[in-house]
Amino acid sequence: MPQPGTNHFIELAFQIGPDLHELCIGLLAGEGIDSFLEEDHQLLAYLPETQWTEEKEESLRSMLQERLGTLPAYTATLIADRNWNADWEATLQPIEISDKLLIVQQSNDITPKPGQIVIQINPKMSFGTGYHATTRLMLRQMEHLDLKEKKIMDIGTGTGVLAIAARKLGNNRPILAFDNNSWAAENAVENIAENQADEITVALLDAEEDLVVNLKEGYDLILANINKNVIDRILPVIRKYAPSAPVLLSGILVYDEPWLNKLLKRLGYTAEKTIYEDEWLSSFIKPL
Ligand SMILES: C[S@@+](CC[C@H](N)C(=O)[O-])C[C@H]1O[C@@H](n2cnc3c(N)ncnc32)[C@H](O)[C@@H]1O
Repeated sequence: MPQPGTNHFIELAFQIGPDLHELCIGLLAGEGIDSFLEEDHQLLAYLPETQWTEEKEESLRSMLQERLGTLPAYTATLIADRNWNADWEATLQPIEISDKLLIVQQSNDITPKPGQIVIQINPKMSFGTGYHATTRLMLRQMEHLDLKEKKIMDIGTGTGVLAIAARKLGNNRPILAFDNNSWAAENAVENIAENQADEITVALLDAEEDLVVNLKEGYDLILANINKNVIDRILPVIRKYAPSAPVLLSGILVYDEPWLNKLLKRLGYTAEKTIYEDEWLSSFIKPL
């Protein structure tokens, strides 16, 4: 039995079929859970053991009951970090984001298409493998942006995949990539080194506490693939302290597009390009 500690995780195994996976991922993401594994007959969700309290469980139960109309059967199991890594790494396959971008992990035997940019991600419990639609949407949007001279902030960097992609897609300015999860920050550092992507500063910061001071350094583009609740709280701060910076958003369910449109209108942004995959959207927004 693993000992309680900072790098252990709780695995929540929800007994639901694939038709409910995207919706549940969205609902759980709204509660701050960011790591998922989809299996045929269940959805696995992971959160740091330190965050698993009676109050957290109660709030998840009532939210699922309310939004789904019924509480799916689930189990909660304490998982030691090393077991998790082995399981995770064994399951990952290369992910073709587009003709231009391919995400692989170390053990993959790959043949990229001519001209395809390869990003190597060896995840450790952190989000951003390319296995989630929101990561793919962000990357596909980034391919069409002029990234070259932009000073970029990557909020909720996960594996560091977006910051690495920005560098490989031609960005040539320092990037600040941060996450409030220490595993993600550590993993981003490793992936950035593996991809020889230089001048990316990785920090352990919380977007809801540390944004103002960092935004004051002046950014030209903000990447934020997080979740509805965090975006709701940080976008007003971004608008105030980086008033001319466009923002590339994801982590938002298509059902929440009306909410997003209202927020953008209130803050004075226009959605320049919104793309969709499964039940997720990514919106590239610009200040009016
Ligand atoms: C949906 S994942 C995105 C990861 C990666 N950027 C991608 O596009 O695949 C969201 C990330 O945001 C982080 N996160 C959530 N809330 C945050 C907060 N308040 N401040 C900083 N990071 C946060 C999570 O730990 C997670 O790594």
